[in-house]
Amino acid sequence: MHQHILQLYNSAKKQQRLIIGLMSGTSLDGLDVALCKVSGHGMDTQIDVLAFHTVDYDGDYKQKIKTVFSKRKCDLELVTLLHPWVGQLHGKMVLQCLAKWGVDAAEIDVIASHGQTIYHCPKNQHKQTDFNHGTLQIGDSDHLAVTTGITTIGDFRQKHIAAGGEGAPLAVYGDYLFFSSLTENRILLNMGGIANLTFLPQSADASAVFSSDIGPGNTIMDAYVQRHFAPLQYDKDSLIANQGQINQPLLDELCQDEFFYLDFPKTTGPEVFNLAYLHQAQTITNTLQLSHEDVMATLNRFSAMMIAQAINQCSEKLADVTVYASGGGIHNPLLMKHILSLCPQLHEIKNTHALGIDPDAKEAVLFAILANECLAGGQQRFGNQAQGIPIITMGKVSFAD
Ligand SMILES: Nc1ncnc2c1ncn2[C@@H]1O[C@H](COP(=O)(O)OP(=O)(O)OP(=O)(O)O)[C@@H](O)[C@H]1O
Ligand SMILES: CC(=O)N[C@H]1[C@@H]2OC[C@@H](O2)[C@@H](O)[C@@H]1O[C@H](C)C(=O)O
Repeated sequence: MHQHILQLYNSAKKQQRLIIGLMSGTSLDGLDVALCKVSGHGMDTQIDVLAFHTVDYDGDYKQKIKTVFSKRKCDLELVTLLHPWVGQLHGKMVLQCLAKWGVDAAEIDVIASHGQTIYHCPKNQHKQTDFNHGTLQIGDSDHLAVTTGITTIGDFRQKHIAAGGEGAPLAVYGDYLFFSSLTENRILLNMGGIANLTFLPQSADASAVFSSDIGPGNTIMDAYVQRHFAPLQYDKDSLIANQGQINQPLLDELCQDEFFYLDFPKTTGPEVFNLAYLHQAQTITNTLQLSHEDVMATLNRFSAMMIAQAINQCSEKLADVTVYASGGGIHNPLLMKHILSLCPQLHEIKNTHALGIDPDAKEAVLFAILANECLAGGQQRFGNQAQGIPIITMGKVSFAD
């Protein structure tokens, strides 16, 4: 047997494994690195997040990625160069974190790497009859594995598409295995660049679970701040939006995209919800002269309305539901206030701290759970084909040499 297969086999047999979950999302703010002690698998998965850190991206990284990020047309040579470059950089960032935490790379069983999505195009978006859904993550795992010396499991999304899904959201797998409850209906709401949710019925009945992207979380607000308030990267603590007034015609127009009229499950990205989308809505409503603060107030309300609409849609037939939020949007007080005011059935919006997971670390932890299933799971497999959640094992294994 190859020594790498033997090492994987031994990791799979362990009572507890150390898995580093990595997520680099659509916000391009940094690489989320979660050091997780994982035991069990399936519904018996136990996670202890031993350390978490976001390694901020510098201006150079952001500039390089933005050259190709969510662009229909871009320099293919640059994409080819970025694929290994991002993998190596993520590897170096993992090593930085390990040094900071005083953890030896040899102690880590595997890295679970999401990579960097540079383009996502479900059928509802590309509308080309010859093609299925598509999604592309760069930052190849071979480069992480060689850079760190740690076996790396990556490229999780292709299997989802191959088996009938849209390549996202994948959070539902970890949400079901780790956050299902027999005592309450739960909505796990993540508000990153794009917002998404998972509905977990109190019964934990897999056939009633569903998950979907909702629309923009922070993505258009971030892009607008970066364009008009540079060097600010986002509307910290809603300071800008709080100074503006909501413009109703613009808000109404922003809510008109066909995506919002599609049933769950559906996925989207900054390929659709971007500054061009805003500009078109401002042109149609003759609001191009609005102050930047008014635009930000309107964008904030827009994200909140679509998020609240999705929560209300999930919960309309339920006596009770508890929402657990995660992602950077929880730090935007105006967004949170709007969502709560638009969901009259909710008394509060909790965050995943209440369930034992740091809300900023949640997506990175999710990939650690997916890698754990790839390695040690397989006995109790979760899915709900009717809801676009195929029963699959995700991830490709890269060895260090
Ligand atoms: N103090 C704050 N005030 C307002 N917004 C904040 C604050 N802190 C973080 N954010 C928002 O959270 C964003 C980062 O969120 P997160 O890291 O969850 O996104 P992501 O993982 O890249 O996105 P996705 O889940 O779509 O892939 C920032 O770009 C910003 O918009
Ligand atoms: C293609 C892609 O990277 N999609 C991301 C993005 O960011 C949020 C939302 O859109 C979600 O569908 C997904 O990420 C999370 C981790 C997911 O798959 O659950």
